[in-house]
Amino acid sequence: MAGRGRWPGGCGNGCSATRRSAPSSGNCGRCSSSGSDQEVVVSTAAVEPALPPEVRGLPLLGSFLEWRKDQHATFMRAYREHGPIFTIRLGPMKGVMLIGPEHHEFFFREVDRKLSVPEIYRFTVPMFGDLLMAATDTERRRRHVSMLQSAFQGGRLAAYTEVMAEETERWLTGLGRSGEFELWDTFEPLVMRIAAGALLGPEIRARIDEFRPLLVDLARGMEFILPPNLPLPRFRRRDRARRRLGEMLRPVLAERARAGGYDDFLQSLVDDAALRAEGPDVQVGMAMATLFTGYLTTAAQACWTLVQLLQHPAQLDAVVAEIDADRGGAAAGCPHAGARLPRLERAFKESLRMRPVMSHYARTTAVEYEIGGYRVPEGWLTMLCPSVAHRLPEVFADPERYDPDRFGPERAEDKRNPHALIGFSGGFYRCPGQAFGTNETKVLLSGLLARYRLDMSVPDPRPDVDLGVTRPGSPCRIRYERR
Ligand code: HEM
Repeated sequence: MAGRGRWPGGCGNGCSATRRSAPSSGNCGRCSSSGSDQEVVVSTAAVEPALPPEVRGLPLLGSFLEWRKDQHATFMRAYREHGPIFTIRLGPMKGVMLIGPEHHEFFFREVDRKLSVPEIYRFTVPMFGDLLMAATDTERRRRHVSMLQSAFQGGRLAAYTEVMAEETERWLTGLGRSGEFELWDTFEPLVMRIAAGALLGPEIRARIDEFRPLLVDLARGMEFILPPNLPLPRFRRRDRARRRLGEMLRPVLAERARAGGYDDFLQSLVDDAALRAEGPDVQVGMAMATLFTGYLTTAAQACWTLVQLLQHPAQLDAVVAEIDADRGGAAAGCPHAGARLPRLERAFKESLRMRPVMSHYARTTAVEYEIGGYRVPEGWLTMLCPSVAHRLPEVFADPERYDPDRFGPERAEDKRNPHALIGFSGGFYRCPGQAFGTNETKVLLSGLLARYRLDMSVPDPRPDVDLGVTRPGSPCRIRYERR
């Protein structure tokens, strides 16, 4: 494959070694040639590996503008030109991209060792505080993450699924016999209502009309490059939103601590002794961070799942037939919905493969390391790109083809390598809401498809990345008619 183990051209004296530190004699340090007819003596000094080949880009900006326009195309082109390990600059950030399951394994294994997490998540501190992935103390960060992982386990998913079904049903009831809706503008608030109702409970769900615009202001204040305290209107709105969300949640947390009586995500934040000792601001931040991360990703992935099904009528028919046979099951809020509707789940996985909502995952390189014959310096980013890795033909057969059956029991292409499908990331910092997001998409889409015949106003909606996730952009109107 292009780029694998390639070394740069050497000193120009016919030597193929890398020229890192220029020796005083004017040659590359691996040979003693001065370009004359002198005898060549090969030095025994160890030669450091080269840096990974670099994607050509603009001065200072690198590939940033191209990436903003089409993230997947930028990384795919770089992969085709340079192979599975390449250097890329995205504005002020420079790093190495690693493509393929064996590199994913390295990335997940080396987190909190050679690779470091909190620097990358620093942008979340003005939104939620110094906590979770952004917490600089490793023990505290891992404790927060473990707490989240356990808050989604156990029998809770069944109760969450009931909320998903109730909210979906309420939405469907208002749709009438026929009509049309804008996909993102409809799924985004619906997914927010589900997340608020299931995770934060009835107190916040009842105030969703106040709650939602505040979370949107937080999202719009997300900033990766500018200093977060500049006097910009959107930063002021972000800070005000954070304050008001705190004012909304703190009395609910206090009442929950006093009276208890719930078994949901918010209650697990209240009941966790170590978190309680950190104070209500940390509990509020954890609640907001989880809801925020979970609702945008799920809304975007559910949109792609529907879009791709509508683009592939044969697969859609098979999924609808499965839903019809299961009526009264998942669509009605059956607690076992997660284990049912395998065809719909495969369609979800195929969208996770072809249309992962996160463009890349990044960590800071804490300790210089070598990989594939290259050297990655301390301070660089180390990144994975799911959308490119999910299109390697040696991992997924005929990868450009939409083919949910690749996840069926006979082929199980995602099971051949534990790090093949990474739409929910992996390792210790994998997504804690995987089962929740998968179930939610299934409940929402099965309810909709059980009741309506659908078609889409555009054949292929263009991706939009304005909210930090890749989602089908507007316009993408869905016309519906009662079946
Ligand atoms: C289809 C839906 C979803 C997708 C595709 C998704 C994807 C991801 C990915 C890729 C990461 C890791 C990012 C990284 O490694 O840097 C992540 C982290 C996270 N996700 Fe999800 N997610 C989804 C749904 C959810 C839901 C429903 C929740 C919660 C209700 C949630 C909560 C989180 C949180 C809190 C993190 C940060 C993890 C941590 O702090 O350890 N996600 N998600």
